[in-house]
Amino acid sequence: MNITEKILARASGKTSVSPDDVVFVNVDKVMVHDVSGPGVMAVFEKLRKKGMIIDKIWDPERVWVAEDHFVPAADKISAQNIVSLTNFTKQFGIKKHFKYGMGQYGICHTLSHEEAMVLPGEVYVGGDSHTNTTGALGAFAAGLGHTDVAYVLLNGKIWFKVPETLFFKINGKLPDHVMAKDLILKIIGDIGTDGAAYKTMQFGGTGVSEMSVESRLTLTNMTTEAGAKSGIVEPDQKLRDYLAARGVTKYDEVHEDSDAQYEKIYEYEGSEMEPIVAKPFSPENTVVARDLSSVELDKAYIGSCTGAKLEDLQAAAKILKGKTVKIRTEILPAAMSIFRKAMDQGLLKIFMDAGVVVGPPTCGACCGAHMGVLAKDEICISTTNRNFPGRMGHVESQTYLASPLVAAASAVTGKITDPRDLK
Ligand SMILES: CC(C)[C@H](C(=O)O)[C@@H](O)C(=O)O
Ligand code: SF4
Repeated sequence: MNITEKILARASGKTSVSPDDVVFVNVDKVMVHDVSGPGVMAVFEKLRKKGMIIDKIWDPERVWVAEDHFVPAADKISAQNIVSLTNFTKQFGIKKHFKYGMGQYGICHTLSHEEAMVLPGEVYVGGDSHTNTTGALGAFAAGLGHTDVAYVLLNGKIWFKVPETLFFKINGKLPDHVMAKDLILKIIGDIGTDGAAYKTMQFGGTGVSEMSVESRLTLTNMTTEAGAKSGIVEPDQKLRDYLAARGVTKYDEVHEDSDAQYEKIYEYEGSEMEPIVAKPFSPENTVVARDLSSVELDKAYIGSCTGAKLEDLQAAAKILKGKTVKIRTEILPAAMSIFRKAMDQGLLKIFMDAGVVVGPPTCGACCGAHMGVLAKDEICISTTNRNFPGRMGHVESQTYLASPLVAAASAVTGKITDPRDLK
């Protein structure tokens, strides 16, 4: 069995499972946020109207809540949603509620690794499509809809069809001007946005073992954009060190068998990778950044669960040091812990000296919610993960997806720029 099959077998109490088997698994952790939380509450209300008594959930210790999409409250509705969410966690005794404006809050998928909310070998589900991100910690991590999350909250279990696994073998280290973002955009460009529909995308090879945990998280985050059920990387010493730095050393790692099977193996030569950009209006619409050097921009956005981890900010700072941005540029660290490290490392000063606006951790403009959404015809380069029509604002705005290096270099020139071409 491969790692995904082994985790699902263990969680369903079976000695072995195969792709397409339907298993009923015990869930280890569940997450809801300020959009999916109210959605799940609405499901509970519906069930109550049908006469069901819901006065407790399965295990409040295994549930955690993040306020991230509409914080700081964007309008009256989102302000009310935060209040409802707080009542919800109080009612059910959920203690791990990361509140905006209090302590280590941040984007849910960033908290999952920064605060070590999920551990290797676990089955983790969340009310958000990018829950896949956390598979980089060697867990089975998948997003669910409101009804399924409600079911898990009440029963602690859920069914899955065991996915087929596509294995992406990366040979050799990525060059300095290339980031994990370029690699995953290249992969999505190759297989398409339905290329991994209901499958697991597993990443391995020397290119991945050489990669930081944060880079691996960028790969798994965007498996959602290829339609994948989950994304995963096998645990190794780098992951153990990452978790130990967060005070966690006890967990039950799962490793695959030496004769693990995959539906298909794709190979990429890491050293041959180039900066890649996805043009509007799909993450699969990829070209090399240099082919877009005539595209004039209105805005650069460095934020989101995909593109505002510490190393993303460090990459942006490497480019922006001593430079001035030519277009509106925002940098929103993905969590408070990262914001603090960026401050301690002097990155915020570099950004502000370059004329960048630094904002609080939030999903913000990534999903067109607030905090700098785009006007009609505006063109943005963004480190986020989606660029569908209207994703970051007006339905006739345009988003180009790129790595933090490309986004920062483009902020300096005002045009899409390969970091190698920045003078
Ligand atoms: C709002 C939320 C449910 C949504 C998701 O599920 O992914 C958002 O995070 C996104 O990235 O589009
Ligand atoms: S940052 Fe963007 S992609 Fe990530 S959870 Fe928030 S809205 Fe979704």
